[in-house]
Parts: sequence; C-alpha cells; structure tokens
Amino acid sequence: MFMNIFKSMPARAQAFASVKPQARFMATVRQRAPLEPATFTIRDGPMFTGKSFGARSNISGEAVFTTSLVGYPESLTDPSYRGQILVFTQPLIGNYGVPSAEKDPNGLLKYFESPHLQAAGVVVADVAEQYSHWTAVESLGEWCAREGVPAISGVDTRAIVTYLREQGSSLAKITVGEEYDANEDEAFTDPEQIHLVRQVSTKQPFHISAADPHSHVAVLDCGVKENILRSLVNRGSSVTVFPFDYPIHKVAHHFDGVFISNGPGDPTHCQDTVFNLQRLMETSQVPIFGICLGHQLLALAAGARTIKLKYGNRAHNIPALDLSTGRCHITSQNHGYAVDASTLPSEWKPYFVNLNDQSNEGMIHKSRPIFSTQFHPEAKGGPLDSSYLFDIYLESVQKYKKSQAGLYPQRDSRPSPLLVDLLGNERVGVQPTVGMQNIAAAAAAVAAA
Ligand SMILES: NC(=O)CC[C@H](N)C(=O)O
Repeated sequence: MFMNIFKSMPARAQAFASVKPQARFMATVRQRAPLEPATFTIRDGPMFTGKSFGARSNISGEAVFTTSLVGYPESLTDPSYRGQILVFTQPLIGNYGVPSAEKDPNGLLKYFESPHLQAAGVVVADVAEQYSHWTAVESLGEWCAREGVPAISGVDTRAIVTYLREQGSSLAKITVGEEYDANEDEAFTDPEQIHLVRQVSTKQPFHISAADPHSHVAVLDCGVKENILRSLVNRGSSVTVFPFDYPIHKVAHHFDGVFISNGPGDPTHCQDTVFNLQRLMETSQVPIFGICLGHQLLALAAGARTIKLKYGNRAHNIPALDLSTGRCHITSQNHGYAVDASTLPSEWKPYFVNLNDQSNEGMIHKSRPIFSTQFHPEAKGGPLDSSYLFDIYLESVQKYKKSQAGLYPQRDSRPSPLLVDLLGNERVGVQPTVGMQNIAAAAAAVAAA
C-alpha cells in the first residue's frame, strides 16, 4: 500500500522522499561563518541592531516595506525596487530558498523578474537559513552575498514599519560590521536624485518571438518585469522591447500595439518618454497599455499630474474597484507615486480606485483603446484576478491590426526579418545594482548624475 503511494509520486518527489531526513537537512544547510553584526538606521529616526546575512557592504537608499507573504525572489528582482531597501513585514523570509536564472522556451527568465537582485538592501525579522523548494538552488543569504546586496535580520520589523508609516517615506542605511558612527548623517544618499530608469532599462532594443504570433507589440522598457513579457508572449504576441527614451512615435506604425512598463523612481524624471508618448497619441491610433510607472508616464503625457504617496503601497492583496463594472479585484502593487485623478483631462476617466486609500489605480481613454493600471495585472507572485486585462489589451491590438491591414499590407505578425535578425533576445547593457553598493559609491553616483 505504502509502496503504491510512493510509486504514484512524481520522480523528483520520489527522489526527495527516498533521502534520509538527516541528509535532506544537510542538503540545504551550508556551513557558514558566524553572522556579523549589522545595523539598519532610519534618517531622523531610530537605529536597529541585528545580524548581517548578505553582502559585506554598506548601503543607503529609500526604506520601503512590503506586506506580501510570498514572492520574495520576484519582488527582489523587480527593477521597480532599484535603489530601495526592502523591509518585509512577513516575519520569516527565505524558507523556500532562491531559484535559478533558468529560461523558458521563449528565452524569458522562468522564475525571476529580471536577471539580478535589484533592491539595494534587504531587512527581515528572521531569515531562514534552511530552505526547501524544488526550484531552489541557494539560500536567500547566499544569493544576497553573491549579488553584492547587504541584508540584515534579527530586527523588529513591526517597529520599523510603525516608524515608516508615521514619518513617511524615509532614507535609511544598512551598515555591516562592528564599527559604525551613527552621526555620519551625510552618508544618507537619496536614490530619488538618480535617474533610476536609465540604470535598469535595456540599452538596445531586443526581440522575443511568440511561438505562433498573432500580433507584435512594442514595449517601452522602463524596468520591465519579466512576467509582463511572459504575459504578452504566452498570449501569442511577439514583443520588441525598446529603451525607455526610444522615440516610439517614430516606429509605432511597424507595431500593432505599444506597451509602457513598470519601473523605479519618480515618473517626472522621464520627460523624454512623456514627450514621446504625447507625440505617439497625437500621431497614431495604436492601442496603448501601461502598468505602474507606465500608467504614471501615460498620465503625465495625457496632461495629468503625479504625486508622491506618504509611504506607498507594496503588497499582494490590495483591493482595487473597477469603476466600469463595480467589481473589486485583489491586486499586487509596488509603488510610491500615484496619479492625481482630479487632474485627468476630460477625454480620460479613472478606471480603477484603491479601496484602502482611495488613490487612483488606473485610467482609460473615453473613445480610444488606451488604458493603464497602477497595480500589476501580471502579478508575480499573485493574485491573478486582473490578468484578463492583458486579454482585453491584446483583443484591441488584434482589432487595430485588422483595421491597419489595408494601410500596411506588407506587415504581418512576424516582424520583418531585418528587424529580428539584427536584434538580440535579452536586455542589453543592464548592470546589477552596482554603484549603489556602498554609501560612498552611491554618494559619488548622486554627484555624477
Ligand atoms: N512598480 C512601479 O512601476 C513603480 C512606479 C514608480 N516608480 C513608483 O514608485 O510609484
């Protein structure tokens, strides 16, 4: 009886079950040096003392917190977290380890949102040194150390979050080692002074072909999450991904749709993108979809304003009301800025609203196939309530393509061989989070920006 159950298990699980418990434990716990002391200090706020479990370097950045319970590999590789020290409110982080940078058949990363750890630093109450998951290849601490990202555990994250909620968005730093001078206030570096999108956007266009494409979308990469590309490609649309400041209005006629990605920092830093989007909407009827920073940039191009929220929304369970249907969706979010819905011009209307703080969660054009959301419908990790928005977008993309058939008979869903042959299929020239790795380097980066 027992053997039958055992035999019905998948091969991988059988192999795991057949290992003696002691050996399984040994497989995930590596010998390591005793943890060094580390501090997490909020500017104009308290200092927390804990243990370092990542890179042996000091870092300064904007401290933000997420209340998500799962998805730390995805969150930490999300380019929107570039320059930020991420505090997890979920008390135990790391227990399912970190997966590999394996790619899927389309050449997209299977488990990560970008090839590197993007957050500047990591703060947790309790880090799991033992991990267990079939995709895991290393521990959270090993990954942070390998990627040069400092991390601290053993601090009271409830007290940190309580403080951040009162004081609002704050600069902070992580220092590793015994010697620390709490008065070194000049060492706090504000990543908001740096053009973060420039750091995470591809330097050259690249192309991903869908298996049997029905359309071809141009993606403006402001720090695009891999699951946005997966969501388009897996639904049958090939994508050509352009640098954030590429003059998209000049090439839009080669595409069936334009997509504007998520990304780090203040949307008003991307004036070139805003200008290009204005020209795009003036000169083309192409369907447009924007997510998070993409939503904010589209709103700026439409003539609306953005504001900085007190401490932002970062979670995987935020209720957003669809104003067109009255249905509420549970959404994944990671943003510090928001669109001021009261400044939307008359040809636009709010699409979604946040039911926690009433902030704007999306906008839609009254007569054209253009819409955007502040939350992440691609949602890694979870929930998938609003992933249907990709279907709606791609329906409008296919409709537009049909309407253009007479105008551009030579265009089909495969991009011209010239375009494909010349382009690679991955991000170009995007560096890991270097330059932000220690306080001195970050200060120099600010001076140079
Ligand atoms: N995830 C995102 O695209 C974030 C957008 C923007 N950087 C913000 O913080 O509001």
